[in-house]
Amino acid sequence: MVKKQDTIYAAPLEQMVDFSFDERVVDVFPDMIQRSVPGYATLISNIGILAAKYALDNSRCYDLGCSLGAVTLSIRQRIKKQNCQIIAVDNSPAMIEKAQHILLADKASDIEVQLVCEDIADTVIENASVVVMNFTLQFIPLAHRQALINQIYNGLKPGGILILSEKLAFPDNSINQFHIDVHHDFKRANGYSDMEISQKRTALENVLIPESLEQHQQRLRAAGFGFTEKWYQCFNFVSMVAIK
Ligand SMILES: C[S@@+](CC[C@H](N)C(=O)[O-])C[C@H]1O[C@@H](n2cnc3c(N)ncnc32)[C@H](O)[C@@H]1O
Ligand SMILES: O=C(O)C(=O)C[C@]1(C(=O)O)C=C[C@H](O)C=C1
Repeated sequence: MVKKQDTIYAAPLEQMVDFSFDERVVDVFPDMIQRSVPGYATLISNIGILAAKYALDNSRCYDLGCSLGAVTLSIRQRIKKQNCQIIAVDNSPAMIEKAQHILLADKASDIEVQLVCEDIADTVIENASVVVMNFTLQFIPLAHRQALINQIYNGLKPGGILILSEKLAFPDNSINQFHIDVHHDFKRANGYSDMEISQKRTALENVLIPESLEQHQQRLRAAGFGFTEKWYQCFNFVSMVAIK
């Protein structure tokens, strides 16, 4: 796939609007996420490996907030189970439409993928062995997060896995600032200007609400998960697993 360059925040914007996963973002999304999330490609390929370890015959794998289906493609390539189905959900119609084209072109496996355009709060999770939220929970209002994690826990089979990747906030101010600064250095090294970094930060302010690792772990334990572990971190981007 040819990656169109993200220049959305390159020119000064007269009026700042909240970030949304609209057509303009969809158009440049692979370039945007790769240049914005440290370790994105590593995360995607290792989520496939984790999914392959926990996927069960006759079960479902969910990719919640699937965007263009990068996680779905990685899981689809790796899992070797009988009668396993992938449900990929996103509430951005533009994302789902483009994901449909990408998935149709994927001949890596014959595992069935169901692409669904809906709010993940409305997704019925059942008979699940694997659930992935790769940088999605951070966009859900804080007050709705526990209910969603509870829904996922209830829909997982015993031994099933939730893979949860998030941008973190840190309770200690100087540690928090350290991570923000190095993340911005990462973006600069990937060709984003100070203006792009600053304008996107403002656009994300009311939309992406990061929490601390402790808050995530507490929520996972409150839902009932007995085993939780951080398996990946680069700067303020982490990925956790929780096993039922
Ligand atoms: C940072 S992107 C996820 C990246 C993707 N998982 C990947 O690995 O490439 C967040 C996605 O979550 C979706 N999203 C945000 N809130 C949602 C909700 N309430 N229901 C469904 N999808 C949601 C957005 O439309 C966006 O595509
Ligand atoms: O650009 C940032 O600062 C991000 O936080 C990256 C991030 C995310 O973590 O979800 C935010 C929005 C999308 O562009 C993709 C990635």
